[in-house]
Amino acid sequence: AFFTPVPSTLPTSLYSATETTSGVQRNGNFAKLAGGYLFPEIARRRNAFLEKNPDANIISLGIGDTTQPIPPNILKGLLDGVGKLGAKETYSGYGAEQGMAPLREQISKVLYDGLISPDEVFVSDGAKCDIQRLQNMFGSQVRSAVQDPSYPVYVDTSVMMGQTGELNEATKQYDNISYMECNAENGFFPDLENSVRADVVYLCSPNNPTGVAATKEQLENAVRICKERGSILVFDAAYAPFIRTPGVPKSIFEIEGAKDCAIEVNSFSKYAGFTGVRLGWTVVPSSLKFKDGTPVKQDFNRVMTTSFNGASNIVQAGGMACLSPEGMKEITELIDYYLENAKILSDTFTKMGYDVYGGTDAPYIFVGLKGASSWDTFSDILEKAEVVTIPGAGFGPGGEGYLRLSAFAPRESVVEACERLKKVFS
Ligand SMILES: Cc1ncc(COP(=O)(O)O)c(CN[C@@H](CCC[C@H](N)C(=O)O)C(=O)O)c1O
Repeated sequence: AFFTPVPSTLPTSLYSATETTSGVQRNGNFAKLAGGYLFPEIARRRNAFLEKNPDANIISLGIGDTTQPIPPNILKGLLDGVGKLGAKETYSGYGAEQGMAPLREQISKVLYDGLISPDEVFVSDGAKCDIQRLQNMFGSQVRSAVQDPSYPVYVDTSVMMGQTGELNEATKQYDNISYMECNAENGFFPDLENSVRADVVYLCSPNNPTGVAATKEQLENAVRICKERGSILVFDAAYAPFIRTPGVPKSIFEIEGAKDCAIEVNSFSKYAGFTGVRLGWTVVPSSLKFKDGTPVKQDFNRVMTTSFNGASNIVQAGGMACLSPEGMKEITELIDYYLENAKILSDTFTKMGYDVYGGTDAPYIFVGLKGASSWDTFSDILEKAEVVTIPGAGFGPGGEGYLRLSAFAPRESVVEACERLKKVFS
């Protein structure tokens, strides 16, 4: 036998098992999580509406999921990756957990212009997945700081890792997380100088949900403060290729000194149509060290080699095609398509007299609701216009009073949604 069976003489009460439960103690951190993860909740409400109104013609401006097909050169890369598996000479099995060397080199060269080296690039199955892996590496004894509102994964994984106390029902904030306010008054970028010190600071730019991209000066300030405080900055650049405003940094490593305090997570999801294909990467600079002097890269490498078997070889072939000159051109065309959608949405709400943020360097616009509740507005729009959006409050208490609309729907759906919204709101 592979294991020593539990001696039948042991009292079953030791395991306090019953007919309907196991005898295993639940991880108490999961009990702290308030409700379900945001995006399945949005899908649940959409499906519940559809069940009640089976003839509804719902348009989704909610979950930021790409809708345009993968362009020919990138698709050919994926197909070539599949083809290679069919011949003995080109077949490959388990690859390096850090990613294929040619892809790590191309990411370093094409996307970072050599600012970081290939051995600092860890290829993965996506930015969301790497955020959890980074949390596994940081463990439970760190204090995290997040922008408020922000992509919910930073907070939820901090809770799951046991870094936090309970959710404060009054403030909707977890104890031991620093919520750094982002609002219209501060240009949706936190006042780090006056925020409580945290060990790990999560910044996302271009930002989800606000769609606002941080300026070089704001990021220089963030790097300076993190270095002074000995904090590690986790910079989520999943939307960087959407940046069109000159001078706005696409990577934190464009900032002097960032290699001594920052990690960058990134992804092919949003601009290569890879949300379902699954390909991302994380840059951990060799110079970044924990308090005891251990290179952070050493521990992240341990997480990757122990808990991940590498991104799919097929998908990594697709990644190589993305980074070819033809692939980069196709990506630019996809991004231009989505940014045009964002402009149509932004103009529509501006003409209706709303304050609109984001949308020029990101595929999200963030609409100020003039004091209206974001969940009520979400429900109102779903009921009256059959359009799915995402309430700002879903991204944290700081998002209350705002609504996020994503620009990923097909053009004709975006135009149709705007016509419906004009009827509902004007
Ligand atoms: C700031 C940021 N970082 C990472 C990701 C996910 O990247 P990945 O695809 O894992 O490489 C996202 C994707 N967010 C979208 C998709 C959400 C719904 C998806 N099921 C999810 O949970 O990520 C959204 O906010 O609508 C993001 O905004």
